[in-house]
Parts: sequence; C-alpha cells; structure tokens
Amino acid sequence: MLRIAVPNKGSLSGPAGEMLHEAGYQQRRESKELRIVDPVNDVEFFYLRPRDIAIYVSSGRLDIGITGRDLLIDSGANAEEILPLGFARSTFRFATKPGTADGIEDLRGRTVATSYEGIVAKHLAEQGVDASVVHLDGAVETAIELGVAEVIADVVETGTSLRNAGLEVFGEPIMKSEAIVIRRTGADVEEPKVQQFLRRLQGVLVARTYVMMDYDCRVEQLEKAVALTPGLESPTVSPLHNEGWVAVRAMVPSKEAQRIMDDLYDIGARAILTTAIHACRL
Ligand SMILES: Nc1ncnc2c1ncn2[C@@H]1O[C@H](COP(=O)(O)OP(=O)(O)OP(=O)(O)O)[C@@H](O)[C@H]1O
Ligand SMILES: O=P(O)(O)OC[C@H]1O[C@H](OP(=O)(O)OP(=O)(O)O)[C@H](O)[C@@H]1O
Ligand SMILES: [Mg+2]
Repeated sequence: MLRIAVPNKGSLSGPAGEMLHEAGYQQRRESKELRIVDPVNDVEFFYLRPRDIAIYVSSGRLDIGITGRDLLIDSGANAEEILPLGFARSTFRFATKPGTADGIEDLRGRTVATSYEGIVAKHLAEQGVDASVVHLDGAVETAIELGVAEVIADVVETGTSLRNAGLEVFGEPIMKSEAIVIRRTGADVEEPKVQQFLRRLQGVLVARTYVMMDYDCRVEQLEKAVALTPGLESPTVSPLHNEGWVAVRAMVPSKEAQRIMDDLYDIGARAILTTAIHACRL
C-alpha cells in the first residue's frame, strides 16, 4: 500500500485535497482525521503539518509527500521534488521599510526575521553576506514595527500582507515556490505504484490546462486549421457526410481556446465547440 503525506492545514491543504479527489482518491471527510485508508486504490493518506512532511518522507516511513518547494528546501531533509503541481505559487523575498535597503549587500550586520530560517541562512551563506537571522513562527511582517528585526524574509503572493504592513520587497527573489510531490532522495521513482500515482496527478494537471476542441472545416482549409490545433500527438480528422468537409478534434490549451476559436472561424471553420476534459492519461 502506497503511503502518502498530505498537508493538514494552511494554503496547501485545501488544493491538495481537491487535486487528490479529482485524481479519484478518497479523501478525509473531517479536518480532524489524521489518516485514512483508500482500499480501492491501495493507498493510505496521512494528514500532517506541511512543515513536517519532508521529514517524514526523508525517513522512508512514507513513500510520497505533497508539500511546498520552499518548505522542502527550508527543512534540509533528504527528499527531492518529483512533480510540480502548479498551485500555492509564491515567491520568497526580502522586504523592509521603503528606502532603507536596495540589495542583499545592505543586509550586512542587520537582523532578518523569518519563519524560513533554513532558506535564509543558505541564501546568505551563498551570497557571502553576514547577517543575523531570528526565527518567528508567522506574521513576520510585524517584526520590523516592533523592533525585533530590520528586515524580513517571507512568502509573497499578492503582496497584500507587505503593503498592509507598509513594507516593500527589495533585491532579487530568493526563490519561486509551488506545491510539489516529493520522494526520499535516491528512492526508486520508477516503482509501478509511484508511477501510477504520478500519472493520475499528471492527468489532473492536463485536464485542468487543456480543453477538447471540435470543429468542421472544408478539406481545402484543413492544413491551416490543423496548424492552429496541432493537438498533443496529432488531431483526429473524420469525414463528414457532406462531401468536401471534415470534422477535426484536438486538445488545445484552455487559456488559448478563445483566440484559437476566432482564428478557426476566420479561416472558415464552423460548429466550433470546446468541452472540458474531466480526466486523462497521456
Ligand atoms: N498566501 C500564499 N499564497 C500562496 N502560497 C502560500 C501563501 N502562504 C503560504 N503559502 C505556501 O504555503 C506553504 C506553507 O504552508 P503553511 O501551512 O506552513 O503556511 P500557511 O499556508 O501560511 O498557513 P498558516 O500560516 O495559516 O499555518 C508554503 O509552501 C508557502 O509557499
Ligand atoms: O502576498 P500575500 O498575498 O499577502 O500572501 C503572503 C502572506 O501569506 C502568508 O501569511 P499567512 O496569512 O499564512 O500568515 P502567517 O504569516 O502567520 O503565516 C505568508 O506568510 C505571507 O505573509
Ligand atoms: Mg502562513
């Protein structure tokens, strides 16, 4: 039975549960449940604190985990990213009062407050900057106002939290993060059960980013139409009852669907339909 760690709280928890549900796995019904067995899919889910997931996976007691890239790096645990999942996207940045720092050099001799001490210490060492780091559990934006630090390093998504605290980012982003699937470093990723789990999640990612497009067009326009909708392998082309016409079916990226429909219409395609994909295996 595959044993999988899933975030039990915070920004990763809801979207991770939704993705697993879309991939056909049973999920917990109550937020207090700590573990559930999904006998049909031969999987057991453990609901753990996001920060602890890399540690459990690196111990080898759990086969796979879903966590944030920033949390994995911060933990320093012996685990590696095997699939990015595209949600809980954020950057990790330094911030301070406007006009008090321009770049990482300005951190020399100063104090940085953060909940991600591992990431900050590693980054400062790589850049050869000597600064002190103070660990706080959260709400680090307040640390400057209260004089605990001169600079903070934190997760930034929309920037609202920083703006509300009257702070501004400076320097290059330290890292970009998103939810990821992790496995113990060196463990066999080719294991059939692991591969099946990854294929299911990849299927959800594809179903979320592509739509199916169907349309009719004249045979003379087919090459132009197919250039607009090349599909993943190649589009399906079937004859219509009306001679000289064909029906075409191809997957297209959902973000581009409206533009492609306009372009197809302009070259004479008609009855252009898009439908959602609920699941897939590529
Ligand atoms: N506002 C946000 N937008 C996107 N991702 C975020 C945001 N806040 C935190 N994350 C991501 O969530 C993960 C941290 O999860 P964690 O549960 O520790 O903190 P949280 O989501 O801030 O929850 P809380 O602080 O309420 O416990 C990291 O990967 C981080 O990048
Ligand atoms: O750029 P934004 O869209 O504002 O998002 C980023 C904020 O979200 C998270 O905070 P959270 O609300 O989880 O509080 P915390 O600092 O206590 O973790 C994170 O720590 C940032 O403070
Ligand atoms: Mg938080």
